Amino acid sequence: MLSLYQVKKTYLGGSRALDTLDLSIGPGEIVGLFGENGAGKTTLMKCVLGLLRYSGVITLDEEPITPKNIARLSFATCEHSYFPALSAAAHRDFYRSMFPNFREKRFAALMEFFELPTRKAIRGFSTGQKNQFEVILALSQGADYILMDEPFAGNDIFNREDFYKVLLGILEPHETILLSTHLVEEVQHFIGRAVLLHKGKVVGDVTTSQLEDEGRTLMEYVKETYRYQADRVSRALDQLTQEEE
Ligand SMILES: Nc1ncnc2c1ncn2[C@@H]1O[C@H](COP(=O)(O)OP(=O)(O)OP(=O)(O)O)[C@@H](O)[C@H]1O
Repeated sequence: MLSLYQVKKTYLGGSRALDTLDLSIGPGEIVGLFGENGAGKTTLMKCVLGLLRYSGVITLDEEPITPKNIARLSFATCEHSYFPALSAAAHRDFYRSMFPNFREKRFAALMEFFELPTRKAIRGFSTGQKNQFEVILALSQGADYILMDEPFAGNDIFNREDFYKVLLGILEPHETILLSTHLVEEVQHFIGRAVLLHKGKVVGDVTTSQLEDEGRTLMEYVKETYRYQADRVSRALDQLTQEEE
């Protein structure tokens, strides 16, 4: 169980990114993390990984996250964490030596699925291929809590949809995914739970089976939770044109 209790993060300069946030994610859950730009999704993940200082408590199976258990977490980030000058094969060798649970077969299968070259330096990959490789590493590390922050920015729709299907097929029951994305509709059949952030707080938390029982789509839930105003664009346009007159 990954647990965050009363987590607060304020960046230098006064911006409050996480505000007394409580969240627990159990083994085997596939959780979508949603929220507007600046809601705190990336900050939450970076606090979990110990990449940022925060106040409050974050634990993994009730233990603090330290170098002893950090390998149970992996991170696929659009900021990228691979070594640009190294090839995929060199990464595989490095990960194999660093992570005792490295999933060699999964690495090879995903490399094949995305048709990525093994011997080429990653810096020579396209943007989409770099993202794919980032995700492959996070899934192959042997972690049981896999954090993904907008992993497919720049990937085409076919690659993304196929990937979610493959992922559902390969994940083992204890593997947990926390996936931050703006592509609500695209991931609704992949996730089992949706957590909605707003200004650093959890403002919505629902399982997809709850939504099914209520006959609501994930998008409807998201819009209701954020009290989405469908006429927002037209009102903004009205205001702008009035200003010009
Ligand atoms: N390095 C930083 N220094 C100062 N403020 C920051 C920094 N990184 C993020 N912030 C601020 O913290 C808040 C949360 O940002 P964060 O990147 O976590 O949001 P997000 O939900 O991931 O957004 P997006 O969907 O745009 O990626 C925002 O107000 C942002 O401006």
